[in-house]
Amino acid sequence: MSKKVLVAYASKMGATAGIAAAIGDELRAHGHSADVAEVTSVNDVAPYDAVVLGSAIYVRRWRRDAVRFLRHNVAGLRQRQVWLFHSGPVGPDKDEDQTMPPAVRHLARSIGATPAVTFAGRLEPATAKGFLARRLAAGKLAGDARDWDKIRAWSADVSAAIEATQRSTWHRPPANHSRKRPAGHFLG
Ligand SMILES: Cc1cc2nc3c(=O)[nH]c(=O)nc-3n(C[C@H](O)[C@H](O)[C@H](O)COP(=O)(O)O)c2cc1C
Repeated sequence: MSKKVLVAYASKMGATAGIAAAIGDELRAHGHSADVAEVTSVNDVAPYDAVVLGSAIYVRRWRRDAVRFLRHNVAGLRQRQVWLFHSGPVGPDKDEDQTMPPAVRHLARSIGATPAVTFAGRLEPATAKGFLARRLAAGKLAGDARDWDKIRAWSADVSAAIEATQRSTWHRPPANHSRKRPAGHFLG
């Protein structure tokens, strides 16, 4: 059965926005109705059966707007299926799963959402914003590492779960969460 899905995202340089658009396309291809919107433009999750939320990662953190969105909508999100993703790793670490920042992990648990899936990101001179980003985009991290097959496959899984009206759940007990360090390039 067709469901109404919100794909909300927080992006600084456009890469996560592109991933959100691809997720929206895939959900529509599976017969759902999907609104793709920047988190700051979403006032209410009430019209939606399910929510996909994604943020870019900067220095191991989610974008502030995405965290704020989670915090402000805990009650509404608790009642719906919620799927999280974050986008970041580029260069040699592009396939490294990134851990959820503690604040996001805490909020995800209170909502009952599965841990965020990691999608590789993009860092290119043409889209880089800010001195540091431009500098990093001129080095070995440069490139568009977004894996569209992985993004589409994940979206298809989300679509199937939404169709089955299956609520996402937190799989891992907090004590067992991965302590793996994220891409070291950004941490000095
Ligand atoms: C200053 C800076 C810090 C970053 N920190 C991280 C990080 O901690 N972890 C990570 O996986 N990616 C990190 N990245 C890579 C970005 O997350 C990646 O470029 C992402 O695709 C940007 O998304 P956006 O275009 O939606 O803003 C960093 C990039 C910059 C420029």
